[in-house]
Amino acid sequence: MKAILALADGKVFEGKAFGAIGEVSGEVVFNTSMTGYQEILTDPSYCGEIVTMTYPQIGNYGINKEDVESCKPFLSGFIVKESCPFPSNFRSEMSLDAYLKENNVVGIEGIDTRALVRHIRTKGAQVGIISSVDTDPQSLIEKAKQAPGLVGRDLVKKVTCDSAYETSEGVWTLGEGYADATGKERNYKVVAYDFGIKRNILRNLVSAGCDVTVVPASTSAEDVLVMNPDGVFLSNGPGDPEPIKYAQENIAKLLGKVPLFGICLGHQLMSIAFGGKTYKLKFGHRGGNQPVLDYQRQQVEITSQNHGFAVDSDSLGDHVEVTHINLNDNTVEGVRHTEYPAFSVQYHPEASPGPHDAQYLFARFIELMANHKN
Ligand SMILES: NC(=O)CC[C@H](N)C(=O)O
Repeated sequence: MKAILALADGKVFEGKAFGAIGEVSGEVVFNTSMTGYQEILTDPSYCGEIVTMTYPQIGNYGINKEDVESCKPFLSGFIVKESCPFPSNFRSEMSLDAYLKENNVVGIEGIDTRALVRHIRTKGAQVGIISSVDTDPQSLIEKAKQAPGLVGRDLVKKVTCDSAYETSEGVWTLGEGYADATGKERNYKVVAYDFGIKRNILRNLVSAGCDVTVVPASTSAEDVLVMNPDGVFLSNGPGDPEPIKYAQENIAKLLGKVPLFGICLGHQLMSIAFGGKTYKLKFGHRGGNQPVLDYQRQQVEITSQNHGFAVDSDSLGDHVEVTHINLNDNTVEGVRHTEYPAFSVQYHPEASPGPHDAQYLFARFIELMANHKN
């Protein structure tokens, strides 16, 4: 069955429908990871985005019940060159196509993804529409022009949890599965703000010795402080950090009272709470091989990333230090407050998918909480 991808600037790609049949719009972005499509599909930070995989064949090792990063896919649509209909892996339970159908994710395959990515790199990420129900290019271009982008929208409210919950699931190991920390002594009480949190962040916190309670994004700073945490974690999440005023205000109130650690959207919100500003990148960083320099250790780490906005280094005041930079484009990858215990990174130390080079950051959070306790 025919499907069309139309971009707001008039560029059109014709391919084949895959996954659910339908019509979806969103900002068209690309991810350069070769594997990890299941984690990418279920990362809530992709809400509002149509993700293109640059690796040419996706779905080779199928889908399993374990490798999900949230309860379901939150992205708007999925684009691949070729989806593999014959997955082969001992953990595979179904094909990618069947999974997308089951979760109502509209996809397109068989387009020249290399040409699409080069177009986005030159022209910038923009709104697009995938349709297998309307195949008139002109009508789709018009609809893409009308569809909303990411800027100025609060997408966090679409993905955050409804009520607080606790978790004791630790990290996964081959042959063992996910560790169960129930009943095990965990010395640090952490409240984690859910702006669209990935499960592997929670698992890393649990395995590092944190007793974690996840709270909805709108939870007030006062309600968090009543829980008497040793530290507060600010999660990743979708879209533009600028309109999420309630979170910025709560973070500003927590600063100095309790150690803070933020990842991705959490990093952007923390930087705004520090008085800084964010801006939209031309086409973002999404993939598993972004080189980052950690000034503190004087080491380069290869990182997993997924973001379309970034913190403006010139906007940060004297009390904020840039701790990490991206070696591809020198953008800010981490900050820390010089007076209060608070730090954050733009990338994903929990990987999932991606390299584990940055796992030391969970230990850094534990150390910060330990120092603050004493
Ligand atoms: N992974 C994330 O938290 C993404 C942060 C933000 N939505 C961005 O695109 O920049």
